[in-house]
Amino acid sequence: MTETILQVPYGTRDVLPGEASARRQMEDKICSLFALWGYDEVATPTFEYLDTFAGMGQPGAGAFKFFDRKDNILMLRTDMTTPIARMVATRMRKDESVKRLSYRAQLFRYEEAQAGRQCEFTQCGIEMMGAAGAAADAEVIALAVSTLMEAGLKDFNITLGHMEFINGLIEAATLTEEQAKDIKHCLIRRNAAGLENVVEAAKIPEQLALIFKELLFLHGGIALLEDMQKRVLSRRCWNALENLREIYELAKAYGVERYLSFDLGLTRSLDYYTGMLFEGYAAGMGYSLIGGGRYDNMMQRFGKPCPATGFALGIDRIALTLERQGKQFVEQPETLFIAYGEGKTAEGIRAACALRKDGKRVKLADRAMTETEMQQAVQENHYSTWKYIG
Ligand SMILES: N[C@@H](Cc1c[nH]c[nH+]1)C(=O)O
Repeated sequence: MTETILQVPYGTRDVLPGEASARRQMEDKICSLFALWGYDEVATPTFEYLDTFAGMGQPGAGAFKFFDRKDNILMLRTDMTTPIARMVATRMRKDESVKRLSYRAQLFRYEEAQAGRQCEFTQCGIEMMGAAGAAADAEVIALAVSTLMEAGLKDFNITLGHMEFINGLIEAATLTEEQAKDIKHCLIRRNAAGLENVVEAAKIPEQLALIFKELLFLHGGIALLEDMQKRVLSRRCWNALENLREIYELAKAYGVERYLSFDLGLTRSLDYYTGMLFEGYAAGMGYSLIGGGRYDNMMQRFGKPCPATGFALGIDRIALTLERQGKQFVEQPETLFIAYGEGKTAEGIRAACALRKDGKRVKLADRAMTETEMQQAVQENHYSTWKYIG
């Protein structure tokens, strides 16, 4: 026997009975919530041409790539936002209305696997395409909060940032493309020392340099936006802060503001964001459970320029968080066990069929058995109810 025959590939895992159905139920609840908010479910292929993902700075080294018979390079999708943008720009090209779309999908990224980060993972998410204003972003954020609540999480926080704030600072400091890239890299890795080095080397005017150095620590409530509006001189940065304020005001109408705070140094490793962006964290968990934002430039790559905003949440991470927060994340459904004695197999089958028709979950014995054997099976399998046809 070869060594790998009994193993699953690196970064993947089996989901066993109980957990698989509990996950499915959670996904169903989340998808029903998306439907309630007017989002229509869509599906795209599990793999795409590499070209579809290229050019957005993705997929980088993280994609599983392979060839078709014509030597085209394909890749397992690393993200759902890009395929949905492709789909809308091609299959829904003529439709100018605002689109609200939702999905649940398996995604694949070559990652250093650890708890909550696997190479194959499940996302549920939504994309709103064709809406440019703060109201669309507020809806997306409010739905993100509702989704985390629907999933059963209580103690969580959503941090909001804005790409235009960061890009505005970079523009005001007249940084080279390379320097801008280095700064964003440090922000993604939350590397304050590295950021300071880049800023020192770039010879940025003092007042601006100070904001860059503070960027990773600019956390706070709504007052932070007002403070920063007084400090920044760039119109672009000021507008970004104003946009965040507007989104926050609308989020209040949804009653979700207590879950929101600001992190003006927030960036995401997906580099298509152009406006507000956000991540959601639960207490004690070191990674984001949900993330998203505005990406107004993506659709134009597919020939149909249009503003867009959305988010996705990681089902595996949510499941792990619930488990760590002490919630039982394994479903144990009520099951009726039907056993039958010698010569009573057909009767057993008929009884099981009738009960299933009434919506009962029934496990039927796989052979005739004595009552004592049935008692043993009941104990071993923890059946809550049983019936013997003797
Ligand atoms: N696709 C992003 C989430 C997102 C959806 N829309 C915008 N952003 C992710 O995988 O994190």
